[in-house]
Amino acid sequence: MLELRDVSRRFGDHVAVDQVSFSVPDGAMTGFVGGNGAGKTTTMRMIMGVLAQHGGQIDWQGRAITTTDRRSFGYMPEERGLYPKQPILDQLIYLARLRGLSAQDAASRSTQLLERFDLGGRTGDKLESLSLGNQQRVQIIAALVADPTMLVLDEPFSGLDPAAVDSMAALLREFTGSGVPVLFSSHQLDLVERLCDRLVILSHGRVLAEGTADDLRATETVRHRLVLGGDAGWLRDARGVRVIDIEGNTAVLQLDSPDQADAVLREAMARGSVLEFGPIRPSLADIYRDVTAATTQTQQEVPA
Ligand SMILES: Nc1ncnc2c1ncn2[C@@H]1O[C@H](COP(=O)(O)OP(=O)(O)OP(=O)(O)O)[C@@H](O)[C@H]1O
Repeated sequence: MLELRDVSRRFGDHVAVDQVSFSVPDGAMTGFVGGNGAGKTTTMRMIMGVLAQHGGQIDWQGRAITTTDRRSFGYMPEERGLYPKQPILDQLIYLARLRGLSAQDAASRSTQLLERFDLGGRTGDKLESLSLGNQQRVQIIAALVADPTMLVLDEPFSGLDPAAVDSMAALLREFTGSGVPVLFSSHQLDLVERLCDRLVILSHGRVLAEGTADDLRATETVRHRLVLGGDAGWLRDARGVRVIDIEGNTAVLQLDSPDQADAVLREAMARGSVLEFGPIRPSLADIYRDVTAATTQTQQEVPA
């Protein structure tokens, strides 16, 4: 397990990462989400030791992380690492050898991964001659090629088509299946929701929430959708009900208490037909919006 405790980083007067604490457990895919400039790349660079920390502690398997530990990690940096003008197979073999694989293992592992991602016919091609999506596949393969003990991937799925996302996700699952912790950043919340076991939400350099999507869902206020046979406008005056949205016969409601659901349903049925009534399962995008909106509001409320 990788664990960050109160990790901070400044650039001049600007605090880019502010006492960030979270963990990436063994065998789990952890999604790292946050808006532009939230501090994801800076945090990943500190995990990899590319940037120095200005505070806090990073532990790997229960003790302070070392350079040797970091060398065993697979890292896909934001700036990508491969040379545009070099043949792709040569680069992968070189990286795998650098990370301790024998010449034979480096060649067979690299070839195998390229074949798996439909690049078996392009092994001698320069990276720059590939489409952007295919270049992205090679960049991810470079992070995976040498049996990493942990994966740190900065936006690995951006620019991949849906089929490539699925095959890359399946490959990452093989790593988590054998106990490797995976941390990846993404702006694609639907993808994070589909692929991740856990997530960490970062905003303005701070962790706003951490846990499984269900953990985070449990902290959300439950909303209900009510679809009536007739107009839903009367709900605006109903007691114990906050109307989030009404359109014609459909309303999204926040109830003051769970008991209120029975009362609302009874009144709706007394007024006419009820086509649908039930709690709404918030998507990760809903949770993200609510968590970040709550913080923005708090920050605005704090006097300067
Ligand atoms: N080398 C640097 N010098 C000065 N400021 C920096 C540097 N690197 C990052 N920052 C600042 O630190 C903050 C966090 O940036 P970072 O790149 O970590 O965010 P991010 O969450 O990865 O954003 P994005 O999703 O846009 O890639 C930003 O305000 C950024 O401008």
